[in-house]
Amino acid sequence: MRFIGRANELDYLESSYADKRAQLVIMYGRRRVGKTETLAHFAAGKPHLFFSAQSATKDEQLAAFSKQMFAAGAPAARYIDRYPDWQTALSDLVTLPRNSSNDNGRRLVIFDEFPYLVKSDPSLPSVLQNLWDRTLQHEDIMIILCGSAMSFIEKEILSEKSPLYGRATGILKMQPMPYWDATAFLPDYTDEDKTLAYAILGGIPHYLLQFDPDDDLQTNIENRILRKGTALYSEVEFLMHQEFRETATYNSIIQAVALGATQLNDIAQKTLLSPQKASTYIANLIEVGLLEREFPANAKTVEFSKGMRGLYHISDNFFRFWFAFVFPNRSNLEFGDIGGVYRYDIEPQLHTFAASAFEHMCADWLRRCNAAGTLPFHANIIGRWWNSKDEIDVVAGNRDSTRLLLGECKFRNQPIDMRVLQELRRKGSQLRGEQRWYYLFSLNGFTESLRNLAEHDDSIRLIDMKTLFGAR
Ligand SMILES: Nc1ncnc2c1ncn2[C@@H]1O[C@H](COP(=O)(O)OP(=O)(O)OP(=O)(O)O)[C@@H](O)[C@H]1O
Repeated sequence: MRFIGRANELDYLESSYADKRAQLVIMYGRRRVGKTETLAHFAAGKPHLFFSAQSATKDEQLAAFSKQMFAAGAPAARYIDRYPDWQTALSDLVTLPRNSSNDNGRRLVIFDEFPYLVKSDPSLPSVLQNLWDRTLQHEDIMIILCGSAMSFIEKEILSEKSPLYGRATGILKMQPMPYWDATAFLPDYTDEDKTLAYAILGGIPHYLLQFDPDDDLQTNIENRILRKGTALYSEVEFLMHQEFRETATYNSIIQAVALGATQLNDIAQKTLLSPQKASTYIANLIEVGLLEREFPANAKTVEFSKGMRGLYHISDNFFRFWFAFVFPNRSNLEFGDIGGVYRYDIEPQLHTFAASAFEHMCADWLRRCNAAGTLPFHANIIGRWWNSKDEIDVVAGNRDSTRLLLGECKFRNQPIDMRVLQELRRKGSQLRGEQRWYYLFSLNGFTESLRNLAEHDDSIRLIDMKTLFGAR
């Protein structure tokens, strides 16, 4: 299997590794996002100890860790077969052989699924903190603590009350891959199908790997999502059971959001929960990276206005797809009516379904251009704007709100015409910004009159699929 993307994460890890000071890096992110694979890729070619914790008792974990330490060169003689506790085990990290090819003789130690270790021995963070303060912070060592239990890491490791608070030299929260890396899993797809696949699977490598790059999109949807017994068919239920106890309630909340409930009261009404209860469940879904709350950019200052009520969305593309098309069709799918569900439910709605993922892709494209310095100005904020009547797919503004970029994204069969530009100008007149640019993103190109206009007017930029997937 080819390793794809993750350039920023690897850059970050390499620069920590090259740093002269001791490093304690906390890495976390939702399940399946690619933490282990990225760490393995980073560690390859460097002497290292990679300990993948299991859900087990403290004694079992210590036994497994001791075995790896002794095999890696820690002196076993002092202990009969294993370390008696984490204090002695971690004290011995400094006895591991150094990396002789590296200037600073760095030792690299990775604890994958660290929360499992703390669960079986809650004193571990304070043991590590003590050792760090006394000895480890003066050693040539890089320790990475990795975990997928997001709430655990955020509450127990990174919060002020945690003994490890303030000791971490770096925190890396792994996000799903951006579309340009995610679609590299399906290199021979057309740009349109890449977009559809990204709208369905998102940037989670484990999901992207389920599709066969040699099969077309329809075959992949039918055989790898809609077919009972496949990993993706049962993934949502599997993950929900792993993360939550009251899965039925969580399911009903996500389904309510999938069906268009975007405000707390709507969600509470649809799920028959009190708003207080609903908001607790929603907070947990946000914590595990399944829901998000989006705020509109502010019309006056082009900042996100937290004061306004945000809208809830399903942040994970695959969960959106599953709740939109698999969950409501479960009884048909259980009877093997895959072709029917595809033809009558999915195919006619797929482009509409993909429209919001397409908007996110366009915003990410702008963010990448912004980082590369290829936008007409440096944007301080890039997001969506809406009020009670109008909505703009993507807006970007500079710090003092003098420059404004307004964008419209159309994932549909007709080319974008002049009316779309006129409508964008009208909606944009409600936002501040002396100098304005109009960015039109289109699946199927632009009418000739619009192309002629854009040729002579630098404030109008036409972005087609080739640009979105190619040049910045
Ligand atoms: N950058 C990548 N390129 C190619 N394949 C990848 C990449 N990242 C992850 N994968 C693959 O995706 C799958 C999930 O990745 P991985 O196990 O690293 O995720 P994780 O975040 O550690 O998951 P979990 O928290 O569920 O253990 C694996 O099959 C892995 O090989």
